[in-house]
Amino acid sequence: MSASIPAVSRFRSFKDSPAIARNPVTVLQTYTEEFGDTFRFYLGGLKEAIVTIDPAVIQHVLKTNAENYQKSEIQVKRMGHFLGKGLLTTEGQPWRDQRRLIQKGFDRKQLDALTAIMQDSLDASMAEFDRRIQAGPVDIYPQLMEMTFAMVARSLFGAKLDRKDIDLVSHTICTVQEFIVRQTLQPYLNPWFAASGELKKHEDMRVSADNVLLEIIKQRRHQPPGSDMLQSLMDARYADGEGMTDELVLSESMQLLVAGHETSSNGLSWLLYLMSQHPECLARVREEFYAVLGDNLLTHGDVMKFPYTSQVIAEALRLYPPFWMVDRMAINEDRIGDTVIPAGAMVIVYVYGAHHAKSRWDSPEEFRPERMAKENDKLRTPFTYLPFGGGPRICIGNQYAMLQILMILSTLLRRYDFVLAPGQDIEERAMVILRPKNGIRMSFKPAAAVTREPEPVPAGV
Ligand code: HEM
Repeated sequence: MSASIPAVSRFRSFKDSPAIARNPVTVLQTYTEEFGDTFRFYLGGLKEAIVTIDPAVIQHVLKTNAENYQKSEIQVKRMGHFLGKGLLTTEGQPWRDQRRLIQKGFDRKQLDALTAIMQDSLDASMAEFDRRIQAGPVDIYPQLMEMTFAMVARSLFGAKLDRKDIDLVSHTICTVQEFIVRQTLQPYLNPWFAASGELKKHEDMRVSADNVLLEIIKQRRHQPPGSDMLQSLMDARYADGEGMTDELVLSESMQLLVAGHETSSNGLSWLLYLMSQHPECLARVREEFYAVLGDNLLTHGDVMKFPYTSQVIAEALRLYPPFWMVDRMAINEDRIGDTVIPAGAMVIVYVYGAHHAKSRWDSPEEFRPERMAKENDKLRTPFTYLPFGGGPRICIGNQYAMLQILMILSTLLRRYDFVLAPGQDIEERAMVILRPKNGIRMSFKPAAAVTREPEPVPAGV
């Protein structure tokens, strides 16, 4: 491996591996402080990985020479086994063709059309949420995950998608994803997974979920067109005029569900947590929603009308980036200044580290939405802030995610006030996504009681 990059010894990497399994971010932060912006360490004491928060290296890997860097083994091999070929698991020309086709599902016209479906889904979820919060504090993480999953699923397959089908697909994705993480972190168990029937059990689950969605796709071929993403996937054409097969539409939809199901909910959970700790910020965001929307629902056309709220969301995604890292594998040896990346090297773009770097951010641990004001964008070094990744494989769902976050936030804030339930340890745990380790429990009560309380009558009147 490259001698130009400082290394954490194999012994220390091995010694730290239980701590890394518990929460990689804590250990990687220490390494970054000790070894600098780019360093090497050994995953589980075995597999060498290059970790970087250096914006020049990140830009080179994700953008300038992106052709030389493939997605990692976990995405291509393990996820590919369960999810088939699709945007997350393909490379080169097949990926470019698919990206062009799927992009249409996220263009402005399509997002305008999706707003109604998203709102219907949100209304149904809010009715359920309303019922649950009556019983006392709730962990917002699973609540928001249910809300955002139903929204993405209905955006894909239409407003009429059955609750029971949504639950089946959601349960399958969560279970299979956890299994993939176990396969990756404990590769020595793979022969046992195969022999014990664990692997087959998860494959069967996937087949059941596939069959439900495939049936919907097949039926749609004979039905009037819908305004959902499924329609746009089915209508999209390659250069030769052909469209996607039903099976490809299925695996692309499944991959969109996987990529979109835990990300916005995660961002929203941390956002609500931060606002519960900063009441002045919460009040300002709520004021902005009332000023722009009054009591109206938010549509896609409104997304740009919330400058302060957008800063708050951006700052929450800086402190708690759902994708805390993005990994790649170098195809050929590469050089970025003095840094040599050997062929076959695993490169971890350490997004969390970049977002918390003292050399790039003033008081990086502090929540300061103002730093995300538009005028500061130009002053920031490129590739120091990358919650949605960067380069050609930048998140395809980022506009959708912003719409979804704003819709849910505007509804929640105008309906409720909320406080963090006492006696909790709010901790982050970096798995595939940066989750709240012990959840985030909050109590909700109608906002009217807080924001529209009558002014106290002055004494003597
Ligand atoms: C706050 C919410 C979200 C965040 C922070 C986020 C973040 C990211 C990041 C960092 C990547 C790049 C991964 C890489 O380069 O390896 C990515 C890719 C992707 N995201 Fe998102 N995402 C979010 C929401 C969504 C949603 C809602 C969807 C779909 C409905 C989605 C679909 C995708 C897809 C399909 C890719 C792969 C793109 C490709 O390889 O061409 N994301 N996302």
